[in-house]
Amino acid sequence: MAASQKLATFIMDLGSLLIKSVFRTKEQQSMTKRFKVVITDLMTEPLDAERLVLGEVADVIALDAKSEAELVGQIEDADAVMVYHYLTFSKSSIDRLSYCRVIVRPGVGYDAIDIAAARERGIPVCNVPDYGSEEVADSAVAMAVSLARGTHLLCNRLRRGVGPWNVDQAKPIPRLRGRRFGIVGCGRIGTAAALRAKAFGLEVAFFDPYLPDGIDKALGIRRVERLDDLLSSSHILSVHCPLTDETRGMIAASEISRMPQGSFLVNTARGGIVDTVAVVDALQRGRLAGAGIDVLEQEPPPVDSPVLAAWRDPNHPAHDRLLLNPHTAYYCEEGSDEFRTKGAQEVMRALLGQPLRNVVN
Ligand SMILES: NC(=O)C1=CN([C@@H]2O[C@H](COP(=O)(O)OP(=O)(O)OC[C@H]3O[C@@H](n4cnc5c(N)ncnc54)[C@H](O)[C@@H]3O)[C@@H](O)[C@H]2O)C=CC1
Ligand SMILES: O=C(O)C(=O)CO
Repeated sequence: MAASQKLATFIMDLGSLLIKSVFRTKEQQSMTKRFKVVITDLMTEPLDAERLVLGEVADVIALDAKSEAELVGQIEDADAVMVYHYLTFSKSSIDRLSYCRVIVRPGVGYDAIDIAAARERGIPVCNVPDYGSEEVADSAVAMAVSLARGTHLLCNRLRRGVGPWNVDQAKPIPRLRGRRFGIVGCGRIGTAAALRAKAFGLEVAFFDPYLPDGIDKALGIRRVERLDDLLSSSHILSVHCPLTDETRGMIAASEISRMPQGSFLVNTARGGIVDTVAVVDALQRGRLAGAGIDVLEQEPPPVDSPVLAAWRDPNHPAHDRLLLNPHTAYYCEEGSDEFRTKGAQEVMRALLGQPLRNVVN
């Protein structure tokens, strides 16, 4: 080949190389840099799920922060942030993110994240809506049945050696079958709870203003148009709506006072929806016969929390009628792996510039 031809080929190759590097896909560009992903809370170190999904392209740092102040200096250069429900992720944290492509909440409820502030900054917030509806429904119905059948109460009574062996005639337990199980918010978890309650022979009704017509018929359950109608007719009320401006404080003293005397209340949704001080008060006065609480307004609760005091003190009138769990209704090993993996996969999509699956803002 003549020298001039060689030179022409060389120039053409160089040109095509230049064009290729300038017009690389976002995906190709992304693969050349190592990203920083910060898990803000809950984890002391990234688990296998995050490492498996993200390890090749990102350094995953787990902070286990107990307050937002601990995030200062740690998140500013993050390419993605994963926020669990133990931490509020407010505008002040969001405004510190300089490069962040996504905020992922590896779970259902994203009430602790200021999604409006993220929207203003153009940062998508994504949740994982589909990892554990059945476990939460299992936990809610298990609490309701345990309270209504007296299992919890009788177990405590026996442990303390109070009352007769066998039935205490002074404290009759009404039949469960045929009683009304009322659901506030009949989405994924509410529906799973409805199916379980039906299997116990309970008559199920729900209040959910946002569901289209026909769900009631498809599930063979009753729809009520007003929360009041559900409150006044439910022997067991189970809360399954998200915490929003509209639902904050939705079940307080006046709502509880409209429930039938001796009914049961279960909350596995969010603490901010139900006023737990009013619940303890209603248990004390016998208005409520039992309450199953998985979530509190503040988690972990302060040491002087009235609900903790009632639950700890065997002499407190509400003690035997209160089932308290540490926000674990969702938990099972498989589900944990699922929300971590799905959360990390959403982060990966953002890092690669691919379409996101569950943007909530
Ligand atoms: N304790 C735990 O471990 C867990 C708690 N949760 C909580 O459960 C909530 C529900 O989860 P999913 O059923 O998966 O959500 P979902 O989005 O499938 O269903 C929520 C339903 O609530 C309804 N809703 C909204 N506002 C309402 C209102 N003002 N009154 C009545 N209904 C209303 C919606 O229309 C929707 O049908 C989550 O937002 C989360 O806070 C979720 C997972 C685990
Ligand atoms: O997924 C949720 O919303 C939970 O509360 C558990 O993290």
